[in-house]
Order: sequence, then structure tokens, then C-alpha cells
Amino acid sequence: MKPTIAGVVLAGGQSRRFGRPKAFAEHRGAPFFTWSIAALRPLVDELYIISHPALVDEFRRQTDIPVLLDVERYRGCGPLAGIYTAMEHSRADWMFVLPCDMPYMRQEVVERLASYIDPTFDAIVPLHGGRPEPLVALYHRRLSSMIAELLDAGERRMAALLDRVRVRCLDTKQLSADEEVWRNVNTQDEYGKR
Ligand SMILES: Nc1nc2c(ncn2[C@@H]2O[C@H](COP(=O)(O)OP(=O)(O)OP(=O)(O)O)[C@@H](O)[C@H]2O)c(=O)[nH]1
Ligand SMILES: [Mg+2]
Repeated sequence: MKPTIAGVVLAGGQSRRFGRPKAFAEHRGAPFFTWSIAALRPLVDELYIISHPALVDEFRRQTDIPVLLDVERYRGCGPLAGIYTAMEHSRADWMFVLPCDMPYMRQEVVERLASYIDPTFDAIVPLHGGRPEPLVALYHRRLSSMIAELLDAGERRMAALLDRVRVRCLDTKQLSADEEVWRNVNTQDEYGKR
């Protein structure tokens, strides 16, 4: 049977470097988070935004997509907390994760990455110049207990998860000829240079 996929937009960070909630910053006339949604929507069976209490009302004003809070136990513990929350909520086999701050990401890249889904791997992750892009990636729901173990041990790094599981790596050149799709906005300076 075809595996099911949930699209998961991570938006539970504090935007400390950006100085205001970057999910709502605009790119080409639309909020950042909507570009992640648009890239995922054609592929996935379900969609979720995983955020934190201070942003929920604004998200609900701006979209009908379900907004979930990180499970209380791990709230604010970083992207792993968001991925774990999605796995708790969704029954889908795979979580296709995107951050809320990569407004150049495209549907074609998402579809290409998903075409490498393989049940003998736990995660499908692009390598950009040799470095993983763990927030543009697919995670199998079987990783949920390992993520909980890591977070319980105080380990919040995505790299700690990738070190422990079977990762299928794809060079970003196999996914897109366009470098721009990997641009990520963390600061006002990067925003200004878009
Ligand atoms: N659900 C959830 N998402 C998170 C959490 N921490 C970060 N994220 C998201 O993960 C992605 C990458 O995080 P960062 O680029 O560091 O964003 P940030 O944490 O808001 O920004 P800084 O405060 O400047 O580090 C963004 O889409 C964040 O919203 C968290 O604790 N829970
Ligand atoms: Mg951060």
C-alpha cells in the first residue's frame, strides 16, 4: 500500500534572531508559513502547523489548517518536539517536515524528495554541500519513541537523531537545480537580502 504522508510545518520557535514571529513575515505578498504549506499541500494527506501558545490565535486568524501545540512535556524543546507532537497526533506513516522560514521552498523539491521514500530507511534527508538539512526531510513515525528518549535525556539536536537512525541522504543537486530554494531566513539582515 502507498505510504501516507503528513505535512508538518514547524513554527514553534521564538524567532529570537529575527526579533518578531518570522512565520508571519511576508515574502512576495504572503506570510512565510504559507509558502511551506503551498509546497507541501499537493503531496500530503494531512497538514499541520506545530507552534506555541503565543502564536496560535494569529495562525487561526490566517489559516484553516490545524494548529497544534508542542506536547506539554517537550514544549519549546526545539524541532524534535514539534516532530514528536506531529507523530503523536497523526496516523500517517511519514512526517514531511518543513520549517516556517524557507519561503523559497517549492512543491517540486518536496515531491522529488518524497519520491525517495523507502521503508527500509527511517529518515530521508537532503545534504546541502555535505551538510544535512534536517528540517526539510521525511521522518517515519516509528522514530517517535526514539525522539522521546532523546528529549527525555535532554538531547535536542536533530543531529543526535540522525546519528542513531537509518538515513537516506540525497544531495540537494538531485532535488533541485535552483540553489535559492534552500535559503533560510533567520535574521533581519537575511530578510533584507531576500
Ligand atoms: N514546534 C516547534 N518548532 C520549533 C521549535 N523550535 C524551533 N522550531 C522551528 O524550527 C525551525 C527552525 O528553527 P530556527 O530557525 O532556530 O527558528 P527559531 O527558533 O524561531 O529562531 P531563533 O529564536 O532565532 O533560533 C523554525 O521553523 C522554528 O519555528 C520548538 O520548540 N517547537
Ligand atoms: Mg532556534
